[in-house]
Order: sequence, then C-alpha cells, then structure tokens
Amino acid sequence: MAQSTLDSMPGASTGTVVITEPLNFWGGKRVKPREEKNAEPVFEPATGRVLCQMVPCGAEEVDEAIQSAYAAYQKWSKMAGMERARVMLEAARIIRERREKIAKLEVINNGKTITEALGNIDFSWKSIEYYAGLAGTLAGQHIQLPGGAFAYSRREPLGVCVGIGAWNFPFLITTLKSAPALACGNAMVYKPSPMAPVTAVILAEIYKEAGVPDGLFCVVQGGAETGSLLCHHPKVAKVSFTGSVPTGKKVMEMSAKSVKQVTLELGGKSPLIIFKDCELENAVKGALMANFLTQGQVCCNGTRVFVQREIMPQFLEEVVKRTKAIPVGDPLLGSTRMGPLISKPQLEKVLGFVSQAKKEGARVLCGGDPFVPSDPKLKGGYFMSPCVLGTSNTLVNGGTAHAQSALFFNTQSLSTDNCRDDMTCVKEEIFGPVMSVLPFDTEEEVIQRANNTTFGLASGVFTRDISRAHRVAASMEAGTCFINNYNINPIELPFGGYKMSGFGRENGQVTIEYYSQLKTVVVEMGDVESLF
Ligand SMILES: NC(=O)c1ccc[n+]([C@@H]2O[C@H](COP(=O)([O-])OP(=O)(O)OC[C@H]3O[C@@H](n4cnc5c(N)ncnc54)[C@H](O)[C@@H]3O)[C@@H](O)[C@H]2O)c1
Ligand SMILES: O=CCc1c[nH]c2ccc(O)cc12
Repeated sequence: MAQSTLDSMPGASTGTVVITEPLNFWGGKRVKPREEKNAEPVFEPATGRVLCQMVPCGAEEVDEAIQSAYAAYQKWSKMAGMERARVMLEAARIIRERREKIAKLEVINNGKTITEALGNIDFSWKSIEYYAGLAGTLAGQHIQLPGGAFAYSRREPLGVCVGIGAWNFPFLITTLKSAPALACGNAMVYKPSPMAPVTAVILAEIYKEAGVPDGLFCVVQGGAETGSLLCHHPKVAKVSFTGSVPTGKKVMEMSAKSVKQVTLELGGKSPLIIFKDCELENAVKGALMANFLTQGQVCCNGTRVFVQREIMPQFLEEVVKRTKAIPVGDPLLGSTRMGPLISKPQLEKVLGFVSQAKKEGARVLCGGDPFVPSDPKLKGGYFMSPCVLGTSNTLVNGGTAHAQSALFFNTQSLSTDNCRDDMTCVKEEIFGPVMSVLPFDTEEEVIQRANNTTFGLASGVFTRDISRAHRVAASMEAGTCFINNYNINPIELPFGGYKMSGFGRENGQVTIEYYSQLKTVVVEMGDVESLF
C-alpha cells in the first residue's frame, strides 16, 4: 500500500508536512492527474503554507473512476452481507490502529485541534463498524398470496453512488457516506472538498487493504466542475451531498435530469433555547459546545442562543469569561482548544459578519478579531478570537439580575445593544466561532422565533421542566433537538435536516433505506388465469 503520506506523519509538526503523492484513487490504486492544468494550492490553515496541489479531474478521469466503481459493484453486490461485513470490520480495525496518524493529517489539512480530530477519527471507525453490523441484517419480506402463490421482497443496492463532501469533517464525512453505501452492496465515487482533499484517499487505501474489490471506493479530486460531472454521469444511481444550501440546490437540479436519488445534508442556523429554570453551569457549557467546536465550522451548531431574560446577566458573564479563556493556537498541541479557520477567505468572511453585526447594532462582548499566536511559525495562519455577540450592559453594570433585566432587557425593540432576530449575524449561517445571544420572555414567543428561519438542521433546549423540554422538542422545526446538552451525534442516531437544511438522513438504521431499494418478486404456483 502506498502508505507514504501516513509514514511521514509520526514526527510531523505544524509547518513541516508537504504532500506530493497523487490524491485520486480508482481501480485499486492512487492515480496521477492526467494533466496538471488548473492545479489549485491547498493551504495548511495554521501556517498559511502550501501543503499540496489539488488537480481537478476532468470528464475522462471521472468516467474512468465511475467505470471502475461499476465493475467492483458487480462483484461486491453479489457477496453476502456477512462477507461484506467482515471486510468492513477489517477497515474499521485499520483506521483504529492508525488513528493518530490520520488525525494528525486531518489537523494539518483542516486546522481543527488534534483533540477534536482524534474524536472524529474514532467516530469514523465506529461508523464503519456500525454499518458492518447492519450489512448481515439486510432482508426482505415473504408475503403469502391466494392459491399458494407468494411474493417476496429483496433489499438490493442502488449501484454506483456518488459522495460529495464539505471541508469541515473531511475524513468523517467520507466514512459517514461510504459505510452505509458499502454495507448495502453499492460502490462509491467520492469527491472531497478542494480545500480538504488529503484524507479521503487514505480511506480508499484502507478499504483496499481490508479487501474490497478494486474500484469499490474511488476518490476523484476537484471542485464545482468535477462535482457537476459526477451529478450528470448516467451510470451514477445516487448522489449524497454535504455542503451549503446553494450548492445543494444545484446538485438536486442536476441529479433530477437523470432521476438520481439524492440525499442533501446542508447548512443550518440552529436555535439553542435556555430557560431560566435550567442548570446554568450546564447551559453555559452546552452553549460553548454548540458554538466553538471546529472553530464554529459545524453544520448543526446552535448559533442563535435564546436566553430567558431573567438569567441573561449571569449567563453572559459566565459564557464570556469562558470564551475569553479558550486557548487558541497550534492545533497539533493537546492543550489547544481552538485552531485556525479553514482558509483566508473564510476568516475574512467571518470577520466581515462581525463588522456587519456591529454596524447593525450588536455589541461584541468578546473576540471577533484576527488573532496572531506568539509562535512565529503560526504568523500566517487563519486564526481569530472566538466571539460572543449580545449586550455588554449586563457586564459593566452591577446589580441583581432582576434589576438588570428591568433596566436593559424590557424593550428589546428599542435596545441597540441586543442581538435582534433581523440582524444578518442572526439570520445567516456564519460558519465560524461567533455566538449570537438573544433575550426572550415566554415559551410561546421563543418557539415562534426559533422556528422563524428557512433552515432546520438542529435545535436545543436547556430546562429542568421535563414537560416543557418535550413540548419544545416536539415543536422545533428541525431534524434534531438536544435536551440539556448539545452536539451529541453518535452514529446510532439519524442525522439530517428539515426545511432547507436538506432531506434524507445519515447515520442510524434508517440510512440503509437511502442506499438500497426494494425489488418485489411475485411467484405463481398454479396456472395463469387469463381474461383473454
Ligand atoms: N448537514 C450536514 O451534515 C453538513 C455537514 C458539514 C457541512 N455542512 C454545510 O456545508 C457548508 C460548508 O461546506 P462547503 O463550504 O464545503 O460547502 P460547498 O457547498 O461550497 O461545497 C460542498 C461540496 O460541493 C462541491 N461543489 C461545489 N459546487 C458544486 C457543483 N456545482 N456541483 C457539485 N458539487 C459542487 C464542493 O467542491 C464541495 O466538495 C456549510 O453550509 C455547512 O453547514 C453540512
Ligand atoms: O458539520 C457537520 C458535520 C457533522 C457533525 N456531526 C455529524 C453527524 C452526522 C453527520 O452526518 C454530520 C455531522
């Protein structure tokens, strides 16, 4: 196995890795780009250094990959579920064995902290184990019909599935798509984000080493053009897409032309509702977990934090204190809790949202500035200080919560300090470490405001009132509602959006249905009764 990328990892530190091996994979091996045309530099976010070149695949390369996947599908789909499971369990074992090296590479390409990357890689091998466990359970039904006739249904794979991924969880998204696809007997051609192209090919090598037929899991590099070649290809049965709403719409439109099945895992602007009867320490911790993992670049983050007016002062004081204490710096250090954003344009976009929020009347309670770590090798990195937007009055003034709420929170529409529902930072997905805090008074009001968005990926509620918790969960127009925690997404649980956050699901047993189809076989045991 061309394990060279991983072999160079053990001693690697930030600013030292250069990747030169080809990043495409089909027919059971890494494949060099046909021509170096249109190569794009890929940057190490922590340093701003060039890590490698991403050369997009053209039509012929995409076709080659799909043909190789189709050939592998013919073999793989005929194997028993238990046979496929054995190979997948071996892949999971190899990932577990190499978790540190894969996580390091993920950090170097993406900028997330090593602590988080290790968690993501563990989630990855668990996802393969989970779907390996389901592979042997795929079954149809037997239905008795009149006169001894009967029918049965077979759960069959779809064929060649395409996965198109985002840059925020590069390795994890690759396994969340490929594991259920392969368990059902499909092949997959995967296109990672051009900004995080490095680890998908590692998974391809691991699947091969575990024993999948050559071509079963292919990687093609590229951006929009390569993605659209995949969505238009006549041999592709399904496209599973993770990314933004605008791109998701295009993917759906392109796939519709040849009636391909589509799963869309899109963006969000999820509400986190904190009632005054919550356990405040947990609510504060929950709000931080809802906003600052992976530098805030998480689809299901709870970025609209609604706090009941009476506890706003205490909540803000604690949340701001803890946000200011987040160690930002070298993502490969175990003590770092926030690394750089994915790219310079992303950093500028997020800082632009903070400036716009200020113009629209929000108060920056902390952070929201470019951050330059003291380590000289990180000077060119894409760092910023984590930011809380809300009102600063509660922090500069003393007094009781009650007095403060009477002073500063009673006329939200007149206040220029609070975040308001109509501000850009509250309406749009920022995809960076920016939390917007909004006061509310009643349950009815906050439910209406929480749902007043075109997104519907996730939601959360903190309260000690069990009836209220379930009432709110039932009324959220979102694919997930977390009660008294946030961002708990283990592989066993279905994950996906309502409204414009997408459709279809990833994770959980239900995803088997999105990667398989039912064939009905009808068996006559007597003579044909003909009307003609
Ligand atoms: N719901 C989820 O599970 C989930 C998970 C992670 C990220 N996201 C969302 O992803 C977004 C951030 O990721 P991003 O910036 O990479 O998104 P993006 O939409 O820009 O790109 C996603 C992928 O689509 C490809 N692409 C771009 N144009 C295409 C086209 N015309 N045809 C086919 N493919 C095309 C890109 O190359 C990339 O691989 C955020 O909105 C985030 O919320 C959602
Ligand atoms: O950006 C979101 C990526 C993510 C985080 N947790 C999960 C769980 C399931 C998914 O399909 C995606 C994600």
